[in-house]
Amino acid sequence: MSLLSTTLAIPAATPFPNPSAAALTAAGRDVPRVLAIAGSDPSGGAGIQADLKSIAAHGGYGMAAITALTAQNTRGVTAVHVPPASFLAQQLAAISDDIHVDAVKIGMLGDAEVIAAVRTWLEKVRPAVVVLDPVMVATSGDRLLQESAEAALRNLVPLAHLVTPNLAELAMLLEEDVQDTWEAALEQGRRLADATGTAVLVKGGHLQGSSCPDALIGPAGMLSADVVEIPGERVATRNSHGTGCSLSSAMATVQAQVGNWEAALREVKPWLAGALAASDVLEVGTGNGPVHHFHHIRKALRPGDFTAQLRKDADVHLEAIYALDFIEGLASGTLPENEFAYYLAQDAIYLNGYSRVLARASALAPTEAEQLFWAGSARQCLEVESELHRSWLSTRTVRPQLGPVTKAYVDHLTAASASGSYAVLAAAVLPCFWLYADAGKALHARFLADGEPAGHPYAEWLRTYADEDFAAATRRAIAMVDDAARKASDDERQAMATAFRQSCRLEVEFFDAPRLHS
Ligand SMILES: Nc1ncnc2c1ncn2[C@@H]1O[C@H](COP(=O)(O)OP(=O)(O)O)[C@@H](O)[C@H]1O
Ligand SMILES: Cc1ncc(COP(=O)(O)O)c(N)n1
Repeated sequence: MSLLSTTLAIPAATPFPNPSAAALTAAGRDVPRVLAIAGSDPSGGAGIQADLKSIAAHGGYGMAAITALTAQNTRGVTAVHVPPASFLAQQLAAISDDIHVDAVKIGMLGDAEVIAAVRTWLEKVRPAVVVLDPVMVATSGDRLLQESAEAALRNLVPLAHLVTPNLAELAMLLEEDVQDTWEAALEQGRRLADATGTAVLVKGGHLQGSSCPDALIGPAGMLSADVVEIPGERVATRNSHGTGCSLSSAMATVQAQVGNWEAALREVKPWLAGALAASDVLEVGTGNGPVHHFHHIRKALRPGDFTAQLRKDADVHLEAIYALDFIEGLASGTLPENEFAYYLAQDAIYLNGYSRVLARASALAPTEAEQLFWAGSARQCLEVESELHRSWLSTRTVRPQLGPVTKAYVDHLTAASASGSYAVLAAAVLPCFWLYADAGKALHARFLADGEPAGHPYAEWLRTYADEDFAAATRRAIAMVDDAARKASDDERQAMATAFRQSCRLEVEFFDAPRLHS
């Protein structure tokens, strides 16, 4: 039988009805309407279930006309039920009578009547993108196509623009022996493309060895080269259930978007490798499990999650602060006066630098409310600084020299402000609010619990610590950092956490500096 005799001229692309600028990309549809004509796998890893996930994972609108029902799981197929082909024809008609189909993916067809119904529909509708995955047997080895229907499937190939056989299916389509070398498989792919006028995606999934290449072979002149090979490493997993279904649906979807088979495969192959690599997290079944179609989608951060993690990171530093001689001396009143004076002088210097950095946060802030918050805080720092000089430092003799820890802390904050990232800067300035507010609250509570002892040398200072306005400002700063983290990329979130932890360490050192440097 000649395959060429059944070759039909398929237009490369058909115009879209009522194209709107928003719906079209340079090459095709932004959200293509993709129809999977395939069997159902109730365990969700292959068949239309995999097709719909794969279409959605690539930004398409998925539809499914079911050819057959299977009873299967990751271990195998226990039953197949093929409804009357006339009912499939009704499903297909219902779709195309109403909906423009941008791309079609064809999977399990079951028997010759089903193939005939699909053929009739394709000849009538002529979708612009048709990908045929010539499903014969499941990964488990169970048949999904009657042997008697193989000839009908062969004759369907010319109606597709791309056919995606694995090594066994490639051999069946040519009525040849199954090849086990890549070179021989590529030669078979070339023969199939030449005989059918259909592009062939030869898949290396069933090869031995550590590499897992795929290749596109087009009829003469269709691709940029005779063979476009996309190399790939084999992912060490037995979770390959549904890889062929997922690949072919993804190819149909991306082709409808970009209009270029090579570009589509370059996009889809790494995605599929990622889906195989991430498959273990699914823990579905005890056999050949499914792939993780949505592995590339970042889980949204819930409000409060990021700063809750920061808070956990900060706990160890807060404990370190409570354990310092400086804090114990301040609380009990035994802190040497020269250490307290050093602390005040460094605080004044620090606040001046901190104010400049907060002003930068205001300049970078994404909303006016945040801009106002940071600008107000910057102003308040300068007011506190001048108050320190007026009341606390005017009566003390202390050298107003920049200490090493103060310098390190201000340098760190200035570097964060130079990063250009509002989120990173906001995270870097947060410990000065958060740890200071917490440490101050604890010191104040202890002072009250001790009965506000008369003659305590630092009583007046300790009383300044229970400021509710500062606690409220701290809560707002935490909320702003959390909000910024939710909008940030993974890398930026990491940089935020790093900057935050460094500021926490410097908070500890700042409270310990009077002991070391006064
Ligand atoms: N272990 C693996 N590592 C990486 N890619 C794989 C692996 N197994 C299959 N693939 C890829 O999955 C797709 C399906 O390939 P294959 O297993 O040959 O077909 P089928 O699923 O139809 O039997 C191909 O793109 C192939 O390269
Ligand atoms: C309904 C249905 N369609 C197709 C396959 C083949 O998928 P795979 O060979 O990737 O397991 C399957 N197992 N079930």
